[in-house]
Amino acid sequence: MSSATGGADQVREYKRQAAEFAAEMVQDGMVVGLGTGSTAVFLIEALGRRHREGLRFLAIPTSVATEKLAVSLGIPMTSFAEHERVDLTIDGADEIERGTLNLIKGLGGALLREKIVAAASEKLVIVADDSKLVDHLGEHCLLPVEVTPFGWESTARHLGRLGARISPRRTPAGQFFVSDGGNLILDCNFGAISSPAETERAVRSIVGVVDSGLFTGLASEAVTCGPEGLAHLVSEGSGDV
Ligand SMILES: O=C[C@H](O)[C@H](O)[C@H](O)COP(=O)(O)O
Repeated sequence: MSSATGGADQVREYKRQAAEFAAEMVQDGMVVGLGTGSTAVFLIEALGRRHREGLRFLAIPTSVATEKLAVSLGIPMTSFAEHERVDLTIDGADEIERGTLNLIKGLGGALLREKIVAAASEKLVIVADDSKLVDHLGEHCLLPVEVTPFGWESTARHLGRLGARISPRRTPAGQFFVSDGGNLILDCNFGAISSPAETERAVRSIVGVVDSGLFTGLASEAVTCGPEGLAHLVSEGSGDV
């Protein structure tokens, strides 16, 4: 096995451990938001096992891919037509700001549904390997912004005026990437973001922007895993565990 593969396997293992720890937070009778991405897959598999062992809960998925996997594992689904609030959402993230637990999400393109579910949740818990922890969002990762297909070039120019370099996301075949909501994603390079809430407000105020992958003030806890083992973090304002 090459060391690169060994490293990737190790990161997968960290993701699995973080997700399985968080899966234990689900209790009987809860409505649970199911996140999207490679870490969330471990969560959904763990919850599938817990459901088979008798845990009773209903799930709201944050993407078509998550819904397909959860249904295939027998997890019962519900929707916002039936439930106004979600008790607990567990989801991955691309970057997690140390202390605040502000996030960048959406590298997999699921940011809009993820944000709708997160905003309706009593509690949002993030699961990730600990390489996702950063001092400033945007240090390593581009900010995905979901925009309407109509007029996206104009929307991109407005985003550019906020100081970002913009690339429309494409599939490996060179087509525009289309989100589950039928929108386009513009990957925006803002560099390190000094005030995530301000940037989120400025980005969302542009006509044509549906939403951004900046999640500020939404996550209350994060479970991370790395060489030092598991860490259970609580956002500033709630105190450390
Ligand atoms: O659009 C994708 C989602 O925001 C994911 O939760 C995020 O990209 C993290 O994914 P992963 O667990 O695969 O790193």
